[in-house]
Amino acid sequence: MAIPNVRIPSRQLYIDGEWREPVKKNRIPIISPATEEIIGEIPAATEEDVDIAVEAARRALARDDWGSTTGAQRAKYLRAIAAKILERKSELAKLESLDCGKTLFEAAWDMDDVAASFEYYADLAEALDSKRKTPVDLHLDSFKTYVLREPLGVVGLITPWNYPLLMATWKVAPALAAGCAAILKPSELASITCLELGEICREVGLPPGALNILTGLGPEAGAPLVSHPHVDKIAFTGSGATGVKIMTAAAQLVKPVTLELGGKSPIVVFDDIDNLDLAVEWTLFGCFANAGQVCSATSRLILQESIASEFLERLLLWIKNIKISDPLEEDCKLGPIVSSGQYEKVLKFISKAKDEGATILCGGERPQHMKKGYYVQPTIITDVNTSMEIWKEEVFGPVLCVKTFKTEEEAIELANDTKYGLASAIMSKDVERCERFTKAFQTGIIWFNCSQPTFTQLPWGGRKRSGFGRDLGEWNISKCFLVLKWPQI
Ligand SMILES: NC(=O)C1=CN([C@@H]2O[C@H](COP(=O)(O)OP(=O)(O)OC[C@H]3O[C@@H](n4cnc5c(N)ncnc54)[C@H](O)[C@@H]3O)[C@@H](O)[C@H]2O)C=CC1
Ligand SMILES: C[N+](C)(C)CCCC(=O)O
Ligand code: NA
Repeated sequence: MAIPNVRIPSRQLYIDGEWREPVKKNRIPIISPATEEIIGEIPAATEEDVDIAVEAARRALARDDWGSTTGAQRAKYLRAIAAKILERKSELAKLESLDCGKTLFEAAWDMDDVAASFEYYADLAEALDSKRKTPVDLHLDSFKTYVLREPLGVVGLITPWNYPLLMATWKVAPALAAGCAAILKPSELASITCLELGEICREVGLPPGALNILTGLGPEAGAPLVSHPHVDKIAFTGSGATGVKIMTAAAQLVKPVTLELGGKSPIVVFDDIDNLDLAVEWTLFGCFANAGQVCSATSRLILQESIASEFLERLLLWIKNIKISDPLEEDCKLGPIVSSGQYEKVLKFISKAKDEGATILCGGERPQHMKKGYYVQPTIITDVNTSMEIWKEEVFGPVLCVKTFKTEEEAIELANDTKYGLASAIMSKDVERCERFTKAFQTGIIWFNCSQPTFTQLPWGGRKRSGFGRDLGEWNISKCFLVLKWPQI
């Protein structure tokens, strides 16, 4: 087994530019998903700490060193953060891999994406300065008017464990770019790198209170943030059930929320593809990357009947090449599931599918050679019908379910047969058909002949029960004020 040569820093909550012990002094153990051992601990914030952090954030907005900055000044901080991330890239990647079990290769990739996101939002912060005050010509002598773009205020950012630092960055970077003060509540299952972001902010001299990081449990640290009267907006990525709780609590204060709630995304493969192996590779990547713990995972394979048996045969051949090992080991392709709870949940989905009459074509168990850790074999399930749980519910593990179709209409119906609407993919060489699917797919993200590529410049978010609002791209975090002048008085 690989021995990680990395020390897990012991941190407190990051509040008002300082490390601060939680008021109740509670801590949560960090459990390695690869070894099931306790490898450290994180501070556990409660309502009392949320109050202190919200105060610090409000003070930051009221102070000139944050509240009166230009976008160009904020961009300097964002670029300095990006540089530090790259400087510490290999260490941060190891920490992330230790914490959530993703392969070291994927973790390093994520750190590049993190740095690139901070750089991108630095560009947008600079561009914001010329857009801050936009005159609107009313073609009238009497009225003069302009529209102001201002930061929203204090924003609460609640994020999941599957891409710990990247999902935090998708929300932190635009919030800071817009000039908001932010409170980040990462997942209790993977908070190490988010706490290191606090250290990086301290090192680059980000003004105190501009970003506060409260680790802790959802109901104890996340819920008080949502129902705090001085938090102006909540941006959330995570499960549908928690999303509903957050929206319900926020509604009591008429507080805006954006929700990114995962999905059960389809990948539709037509028989006209020339390169079967490439399609197989995208199918595997689309469902098994990050051990399937991806909100946009294309976990429903919808396969044209005429190529079904050949395609499945190739899938089975390729799947043998997926190396399952400690995620820090070189060439590891599939690491463990994040936690024992999530591991049990994935195995339960598989056994329920069996009970309901589906066939486990491959996998379905823990790999024999892994004695410890929350590992699940890459699993393909066939003989699925649309009333089965495995077809309907998000597994968040390495589990692909398969259905076949004859006609394009049938494929569309199966693709949209879900309450979710985050992403979808189509594999076909017929360009016109692909275009037809852009209209047919009821999702926020559509991939042609690939699955999962994501770019910071492009909006990311869902339709239907996958939520609303968009991460990435031009943020929706600043708000407009209208100023209308009547000059003669
Ligand atoms: N869409 C996505 O990217 C993700 C989806 N999931 C799905 O969610 C399932 C459960 O995973 P969890 O880690 O329990 O997800 P979760 O949705 O409960 O956790 C996400 C974040 O919300 C916080 N949270 C939990 N309860 C809260 C509350 N009442 N108020 C405010 N914040 C709260 C958590 O502490 C964490 O920071 C997974 O099995 C998976 O299906 C999980 C993670 C990411
Ligand atoms: C597209 N990807 C894989 C980089 C990130 C997906 C985000 C998510 O799972 O919430
Ligand atoms: Na962890």
